[in-house]
This record gives sequence, C-alpha cells and structure tokens, in this order.
Amino acid sequence: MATRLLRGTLRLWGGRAAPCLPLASRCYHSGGEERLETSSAKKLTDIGTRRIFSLEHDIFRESVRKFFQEEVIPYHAEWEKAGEVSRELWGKAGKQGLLGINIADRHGGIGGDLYSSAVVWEEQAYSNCTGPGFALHSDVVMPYIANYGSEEQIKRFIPEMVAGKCIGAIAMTEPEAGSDLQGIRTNAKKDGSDWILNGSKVFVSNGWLCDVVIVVTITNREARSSAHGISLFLVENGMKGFIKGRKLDKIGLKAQDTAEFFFEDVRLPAGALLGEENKGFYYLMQELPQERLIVSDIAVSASEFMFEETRDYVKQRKAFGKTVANLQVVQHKLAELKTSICVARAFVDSCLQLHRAKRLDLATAAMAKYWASDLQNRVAYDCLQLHGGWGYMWEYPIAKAYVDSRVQTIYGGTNEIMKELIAREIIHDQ
Ligand SMILES: Cc1cc2nc3c(=O)[nH]c(=O)nc-3n(C[C@H](O)[C@H](O)[C@H](O)COP(=O)(O)OP(=O)(O)OC[C@H]3O[C@@H](n4cnc5c(N)ncnc54)[C@H](O)[C@@H]3O)c2cc1C
Repeated sequence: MATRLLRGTLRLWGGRAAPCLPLASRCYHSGGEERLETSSAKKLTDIGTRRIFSLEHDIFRESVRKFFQEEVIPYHAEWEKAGEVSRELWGKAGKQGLLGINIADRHGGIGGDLYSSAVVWEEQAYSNCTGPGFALHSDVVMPYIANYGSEEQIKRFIPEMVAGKCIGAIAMTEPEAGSDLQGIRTNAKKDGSDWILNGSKVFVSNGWLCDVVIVVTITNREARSSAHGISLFLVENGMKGFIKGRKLDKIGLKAQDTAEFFFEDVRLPAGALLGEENKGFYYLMQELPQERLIVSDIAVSASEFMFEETRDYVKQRKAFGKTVANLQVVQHKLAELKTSICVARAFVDSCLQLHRAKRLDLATAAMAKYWASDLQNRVAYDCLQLHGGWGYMWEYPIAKAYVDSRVQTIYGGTNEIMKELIAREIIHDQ
C-alpha cells in the first residue's frame, strides 16, 4: 500500500526509491533545525519549510502540487458552474494515492502519516480550489469506518474509498438542529434484526456525489440524555427511501456538492450499524478534534495563499506614480498580516504535532479552529481590500478565496461553540 503514496514521488526521483517513507508506522527523521519556518522563508507557500516536515514530505508535496495544478485548477471553473467536481477526478486522486493516506494499511488504507495527509489539505488550499471534498472523505469519514467499523465494513468500504470509487460523506446537521446535535430528530427503530430509518439531513458536504454516508441517528428516546441514545449508520446511495433532495446554492464553495437528504422508511440491515448501538455521540466526540484541526490547517494555508497573491498584486499595481507596495500604509498592513499568519501557523503546526502523538484535546483543537478560521476571514477581508476594485471581480483569485473563507467559522462546529468548549475547560474544576 505504501508504494501508492510514493507513486508521484518516484517520478521526481527518476524512478528510484526515495530514501525513506513518511509512514505512520515508521519512525523517520524530521526536518530538523536547518529547515526554515514560514516567517523566514521567501514565500509562505514554499516547499521545504517547517520543522514538522521532512525531505520525504517535500517530495510528496511536489507531486501533490503538480496534481492540483494539472488535474484540478484547469477544470475548476467548469465544476463551479456544475456545482460538483467530476467523478473522474476522484478516480485520478485514488490512482495518485491521495485518498485515505492516514488510514492504516492493515485496514486497506495507504498507511502514511498525519503530516502527509496535511500536505494534501494544504496543497488544495494553495490551489484555491475548494470543490474536491478529499479531506472530508479521507480524514473525517474514513477514520469513523476504520476506527469503529466491523471487519466486514472496513473490507467493503475502505479499499473502494482509497481508490476514489466510493465517495464518503457524514450527515449530522438537520434543518432544525446543528450546533445542538442532541436535538436531532432523525431516528431508527428496530424491526427484527433490521432498522427502519426516518428523518432528514441538510448541508451534507460531498452529499450529491456520495456513495456512502454516515448518518447520525436517534436510536433510544428513553436514554438518560439524548447523547446516550445516538447511533451511527452507514447508508448507501440507491437504498430504497434514501432520497437526495438537491445541491444547495451556496455563496461560496461553488464546486462543492453540498446537499440535503431525506430518509423515508429506509430499511437498514443490522450490518449497517457503525460501532455499537447508542455509542454514536461518544464516537463523534472522539473524532471531532481531527475535523477541527483540518479546518484550522486549511484556514492558515488559505491565509498563506491569499497573502502571497496580494504581495504579488501590490508589487505590480501602480498608484500615484509608484507601486502600491511602496506606500507605507500598505507595507504596515502586509507586516501585520504576515505576522498574524506566521503566529497562527506556529500554533497549528504544534497542534499537528500533538495530534500525531495522539495528545490533541478537544479544547486545544477548538482554539485552533476558532483562531485560524477567524484569522482567515480577516486576511480575506484585508487582502481583497488591497486588490481594490479588481479584488471584487470573480476573475481574480482573491474574490473566490474571500467567499470561500466565510464558511470556515461555521462548519465543523461554529466558532461560538468552539468558545463554549474552550470556556468549559477553563472553568472546569480540576
Ligand atoms: C457549506 C457547509 C457545509 C457543511 N457540511 C456539513 C457536513 O458535511 N455534515 C454536517 O453534518 N454538517 C455540515 N454543515 C453544517 C454545519 O456544521 C452547521 O451549519 C453548524 O454546525 C451550525 O449549525 P446550524 O447551521 O444549525 O446553526 P445553529 O446551531 O442554528 O446556530 C445559529 C447561530 O447560533 C449560534 N449558537 C448556537 N448555539 C449556541 C451556543 N450554545 N452559544 C453561543 N452561540 C450559539 C451559532 O454559533 C450560530 O451563530 C455544513 C454547513 C455548511 C454551511
């Protein structure tokens, strides 16, 4: 399996094997002291920076960057019009070894480390293309199946998902319940050994294209709290009574196929239950820090991208006989932006390190998500402003980056909920 991760890499090495692989199961040399942090690098998006990464990650990053440049950027405008990316892209990503990187190879995943997954999240943010829901599929949905699924479920779904033949989604939010997950109404009742599922879900990323969706469901209304009566089910496209409503018309993420679902007496076999009955809320609490870490890493990466776009723009745009970059007020704004982004990068890199060591707690992940996504929106605002009127035009990448930033403070748990989690930890009696 590991060879798949290196497929792109090998090309760069002229077909020779790279010195060592960034595998989850293997101890490898980190980059060490000689690697520049982004604050000292020529560009915030440079390859070969940040001490959490190694040379092997750099080689992998080269191949991922090339993938986004060749297979995603040229088609993205077309996908924005269609409201979805092509299925073919998923197959190409699977062939390139970009899906399920951090899933153990004993489960049919690629067996790469967390940092290699982060390389894919970051390179997608640098490409300014938000259509492909790779991070959600690989690093949100697949871990639930790998960590809580039966052997049969793992064998059935993981290899197909790694190949990009089966697209995954997760449906928690309902029209009447988002932040307050315990208020969901979608329910499953036992009928012999089967379950009968009824209800609806909304805002499901990858929803239109997905082949399998994890549905968060009430299974015990009499539980001492609703958190103790929630279960997860794997629901497959084409099941009778599983209806995909429509692709939702969003202000940004135009190529992302966010959808709504209806479940009308969907008969689920016992084998569709993911993990144990009524343990769903516990599984969500275990997995949500990773989802929030992804949002924070993407937020900082998007900020790095917007900063570099803006640096280039102000250095060539002329006003009052000199470039805009020559104006001191602009220089100070750039200094503020760069400092804020580099400070956020340092914290998020430290969270990546903690998570790799399985030490990232709920409140720290919430801090990263809240801080980085808020920053992304401030950076988007200031960078668009520095582009003047052209920044408001869709043909300029900053316009797309601006609208795509907005949702980051909302999904994965709103930033108000993040503050609740952080505050709870602060006032919690030791
Ligand atoms: C593009 C997009 C993609 C998404 N993808 C997915 C997905 O794949 N799967 C999925 O399940 N969901 C997804 N979501 C849903 C997202 O996670 C929810 O929108 C989010 O959790 C907020 O829930 P809500 O929209 O119901 O807002 P509400 O819960 O109704 O909140 C409304 C406002 O009240 C505030 N609020 C609520 N409770 C509190 C509180 N206790 N203290 C302070 N303020 C509070 C909120 O912060 C918010 O500002 C997606 C959403 C979007 C927009």
